[in-house]
Amino acid sequence: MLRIAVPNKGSLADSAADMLREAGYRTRRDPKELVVTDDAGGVELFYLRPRDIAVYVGSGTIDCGITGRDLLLDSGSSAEEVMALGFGASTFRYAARPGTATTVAEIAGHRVATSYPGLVEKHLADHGVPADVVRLDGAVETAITLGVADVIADVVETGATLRSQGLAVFGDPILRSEAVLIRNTAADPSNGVEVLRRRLLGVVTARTYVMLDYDCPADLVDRATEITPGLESPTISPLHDPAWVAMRAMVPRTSTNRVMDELYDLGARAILVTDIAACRI
Ligand SMILES: Nc1ncnc2c1ncn2[C@@H]1O[C@H](COP(=O)(O)OP(=O)(O)OP(=O)(O)O)[C@@H](O)[C@H]1O
Ligand SMILES: O=P(O)(O)OC[C@H]1O[C@H](OP(=O)(O)OP(=O)(O)O)[C@H](O)[C@@H]1O
Ligand SMILES: [Mg+2]
Repeated sequence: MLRIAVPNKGSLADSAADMLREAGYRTRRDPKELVVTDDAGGVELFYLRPRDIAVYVGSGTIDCGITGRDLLLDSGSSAEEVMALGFGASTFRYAARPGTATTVAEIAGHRVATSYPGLVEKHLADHGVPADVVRLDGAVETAITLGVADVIADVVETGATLRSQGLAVFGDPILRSEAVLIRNTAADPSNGVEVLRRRLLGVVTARTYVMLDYDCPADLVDRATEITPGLESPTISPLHDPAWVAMRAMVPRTSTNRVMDELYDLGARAILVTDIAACRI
């Protein structure tokens, strides 16, 4: 049975549970449940702290898991990223009071507070910047106000927390993170992780694309195909009126309205959009 580590709380927990549920797995109903066995799905879910997930997966006691890319890299675990899951997006950045530093090089000699010391020490070393890293568990923005650090390195999503403390980001992002599926590199490939990957990819794709159906004048099929190439190629079906055909293609959700406008301008009509509930690509 495939052993999967799932975030038990924090920013990634709800979305990870939603995704596993959409992928057809049984998830916990009660937050007090720590392990859930899904016999039909052939998996055992272990609810763990997101920070610990890469450690368990790297050690091989658990085959794979869902965590943040930043947490994976911070842990130094040998677990590898299998795929990005399209939620929990954030950047990992340096920030300080305006006037403290504007580049990574200017961090030299300062104290940097973070709850991701592995990530930050490596980044500073890669850039040849000598600085003291102060390891804190959370609320690192306050470290500057309280005088234990001059610079922080932390997760930034909206930037509201930084602004509330009078801090501003500087330098390039250390990392762009999102939730990822990770696996133990030595795990037996026949243990079901490929089925999990395909199911999760199905959820990501179903969320990323919509299905577009429309009627198209038969002499405009080539031009319509350029607008909606689909994944392989659009489906074209005959209509009773030989001057028209029905066309069907998957379209990235974010370009739905632009594509509909282009098709309408071309002469397509009866343009319909539907959500994709699930898919295997
Ligand atoms: N606004 C956010 N705050 C914190 N982490 C976020 C945010 N948005 C996305 N994430 C991602 O969530 C993961 C951190 O989750 P984790 O549960 O460890 O911390 P948390 O959400 O801050 O929870 P807590 O601090 O309450 O334990 C990281 O991968 C991080 O990039
Ligand atoms: O850019 P924003 O949208 O403001 O989000 C980022 C903030 O949210 C998280 O803190 P959290 O609330 O989890 O508290 P913590 O620092 O104690 O973990 C994170 O550590 C940042 O402080
Ligand atoms: Mg937090």
